[in-house]
Order: sequence, then C-alpha cells, then structure tokens
Amino acid sequence: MKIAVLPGDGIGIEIVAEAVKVLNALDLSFEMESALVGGAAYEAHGHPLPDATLNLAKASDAILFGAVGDWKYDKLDRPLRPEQAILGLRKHLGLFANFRPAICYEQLVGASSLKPELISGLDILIIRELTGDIYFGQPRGRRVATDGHFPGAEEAFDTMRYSRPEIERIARVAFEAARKRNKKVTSVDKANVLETFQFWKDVVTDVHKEYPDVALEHMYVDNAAMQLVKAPKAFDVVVTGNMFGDILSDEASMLTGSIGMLPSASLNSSGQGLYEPSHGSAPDIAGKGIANPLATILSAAMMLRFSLNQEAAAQRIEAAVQKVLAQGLRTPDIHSEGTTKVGTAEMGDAVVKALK
Ligand SMILES: NC(=O)C1=CN([C@@H]2O[C@H](COP(=O)(O)OP(=O)(O)OC[C@H]3O[C@@H](n4cnc5c(N)ncnc54)[C@H](O)[C@@H]3O)[C@@H](O)[C@H]2O)C=CC1
Ligand SMILES: CC(C)CC(=O)C(=O)O
Ligand SMILES: [Mg+2]
Repeated sequence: MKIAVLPGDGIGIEIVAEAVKVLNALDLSFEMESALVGGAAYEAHGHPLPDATLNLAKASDAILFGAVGDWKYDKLDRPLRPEQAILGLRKHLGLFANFRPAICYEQLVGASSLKPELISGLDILIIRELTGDIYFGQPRGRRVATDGHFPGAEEAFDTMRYSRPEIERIARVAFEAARKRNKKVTSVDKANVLETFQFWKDVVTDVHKEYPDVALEHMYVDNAAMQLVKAPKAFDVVVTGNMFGDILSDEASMLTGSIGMLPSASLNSSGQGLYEPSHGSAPDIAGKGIANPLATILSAAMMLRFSLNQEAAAQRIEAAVQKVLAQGLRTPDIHSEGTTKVGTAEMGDAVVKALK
C-alpha cells in the first residue's frame, strides 16, 4: 500500500506532520512518499502541480493532502496559483465524490457557537460533487461586454454546468450512503433560479426511483444555509453541487466546534481517494504551531477505512481522538474554560499516546 503525502502550504505542513506521526504509530506496513504541491511546488519547480507530484498521486493507493494557498500568490496568473493544484488533482484523478462528515463530539458541544441542545449528538454527512459545476465549467474569462447592463464595459464570466451522468453518479453515492445511515437525503439546489440546478433536481428525483427505501427532500441552498444553523440535526445526508457544498461544509464545520475538526474524503469510481481537512492553509496562523491537526488526523482515519481496507485502524484513530478530547486537551480554536490549551504537535503526540 502506497500513500502519497502532499503537505502543501501554510498549516498544511504542520497538520500533515501530525497525521503522519499517527499513521506511523499504527505499525501497519505502508509506504509513504512525500512531494511538493501548491505554493511550495511553485517556488521549487515553477508549477503548483508538477508532473512528478501528479504521477506520484496517480501511482498511489491514497493521497494524504494538507492544504494549499497563500495570499502572496493571489496576483499570479490563475494556472500558476496554488489552488490549481488541488483542483487539478481532483480533476486528473476523477475524485468526484467528496464526503464531509460533520460530527459534534460530546466533549466539544460547548465549543460550538450554537446552543448545546442544537448540536449535541449531531452526525450529518455532506456529500459534495467535486469535479463539475462552476468551478470547472468552460468558457470562463474576462472580456468587453457586448450586451447586459453596461455594453462596452470590462466583465468577467464563469460557466455553471452539470451533465446527467455527473448528477446521477453523485446522487447514487448519496442514496447508498443514506442507506447505511438514517435513510434520508436532502438534495440542495437553486432550482428556482438556475437551469443547471432545476436539471440537478430533476435528475436526483429520477435516481431516487432506484432507492424507494430512502426519503428524499429538496431544499434551496439559501434555506439550507439557514436550516443548518436552525435545526442541523434534521439533516442526515446532504447532497449538493461543488460550489454550494464548498460553502455549506464550511458552515457545517462550526457545528462541530471548529473547521479544524472537519475531515474529508474525495473518492473516484475505483476507490482511490484523496484525504484532506475541509479547511485551507490558514496563513493567519501558519508557523505558530497552534493549528488544530484533528481534521487531518481524522482524514487519515477515513483514508484507512475507504482506500486501505483498514477499518480497525481507522476506529483506533477515531477512538484516540475522542480520548484526547475527553482528557480535556484543546488547540486554541476549540479551547474553552476548564480545558487545557495545547499546540499542534502536542495534540498529535497525545493522539499517538491514546492509540490502544
Ligand atoms: N483544499 C485546500 O487546499 C484549500 C485551500 N484554501 C486556501 O487557503 C488559503 C486561506 O483561505 P481561508 O479563506 O483563510 O480559509 P482557511 O480554511 O484556511 O481559514 C479560515 C479560518 O479558519 C482558521 N482555521 C483553518 N484551519 C484551521 C485549523 N486546522 N485550526 C485552527 N484554525 C483553523 C484560520 O485560521 C482562518 O481564521 C487561501 O489561499 C485559500 O484559497 C482554502 C480552502 C481549501
Ligand atoms: C481552494 C478551493 C479550490 C477548495 C476549497 O475551498 C475546498 O475544497 O473546500
Ligand atoms: Mg472550501
């Protein structure tokens, strides 16, 4: 079993180091090979996703990814910007199904900005389509407007699009996942305004006929954003497009206490996966040793479960995370009165120690 380790930029480097520490402590036999990605790869090789990194990712059973990006690259031509590395990996590896579980551990009920009764026992799964939508649609660019409100003015445009097979396959992933949970799927769209999302809604409704045992509800994305903070436990599986899923999963992360707690798995149709926290490179706290590594450590657990067939090891990691939280250890993002503030490396060490 081979794992490509791509730490990336900012806190990506700090949090991936802790996940690797935990993986090494499991005494399983897998090979790990690291490569540069994002801004770090741009600095060294002039490209955020060099061929060597992409080839390593393709040749691996799984990829452990940190995060890419830094404000200092915001003026680069888009193809050279660090974020193109993660978009490129998703596209080249066909990682269309992004699982973002928002689970509120009992020990962190007080860390959320929501009332305890709203989030205690929360366990929802956001399934985000990851290789289509306005993030990948062509054409896109800048031009001089020939029509619209200001003909002759400079304008920018992107293309939102989804094909039937793209929607069908992510809908099936969602219905299958719901079958193993509470048998409810909420499909989030903007069908009242966007043709792409009326189509999304129609196709999800068609696929639902194959899953009569699973309840399907449709919800507009603006309402979904509101319901997520009003009554989050009413959701089970949420399936949505790339952009809405990006936004809603960051919102959902606060139900778990912090974005530093939200892991993710991005899978293709052959079971190969990329595992990364749902957050970014956090330049505001990078290099300070205070980033929460738990989302990345929990992503490593998802990797063991989904790509490496190591369910027992995945459960060991998840139990160890719960144990350190029960011990009262907290990075600053989840710290509250009466708990012990620790740094990134101390948190990783504590998880290693807590592995049974
Ligand atoms: N998959 C990826 O590589 C992603 C990369 N990005 C990139 O990351 C850079 C920063 O973007 P932002 O919008 O600031 O989003 P971000 O997710 O990096 O940070 C948002 C806020 O959450 C905090 N935060 C994030 N992760 C944390 C952790 N593990 N522990 C404690 N606090 C944490 C940050 O300090 C910041 O205040 C940008 O260049 C962006 O494009 C953003 C999202 C995903
Ligand atoms: C940097 C973006 C491409 C990705 C993002 O925000 C995400 O995947 O959550
Ligand atoms: Mg995001």
